[in-house]
Amino acid sequence: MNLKSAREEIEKIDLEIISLIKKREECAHLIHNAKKADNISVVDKNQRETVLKRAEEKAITEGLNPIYVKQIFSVLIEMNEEKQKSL
Ligand SMILES: O=C(O)C(=O)C[C@]1(C(=O)O)C=C[C@@H](O)C=C1
Repeated sequence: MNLKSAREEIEKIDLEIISLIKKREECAHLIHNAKKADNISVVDKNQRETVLKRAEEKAITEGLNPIYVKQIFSVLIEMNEEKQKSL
């Protein structure tokens, strides 16, 4: 694979990642509604830890650097919390 087609492949993957981030953020609406009904706060430290631990374990299984993967997921969680707070 030459540089141009490798970059095209990366572009395709990047666009897929953005679609998945969008899909994840859309769950904020569902979670927000469920939490509102039960009067639960947006930030849930235990669930944060569960999500980060799951991401870390999967990263290790996949041979990825778990530190970077956890950083990515911290940002995704933050985005979701921001979204929920804005609803
Ligand atoms: O599971 C929840 O309660 C969510 O609100 C989702 C989510 C996440 O993005 O995974 C976001 C905020 C919470 O602090 C924990 C987890």
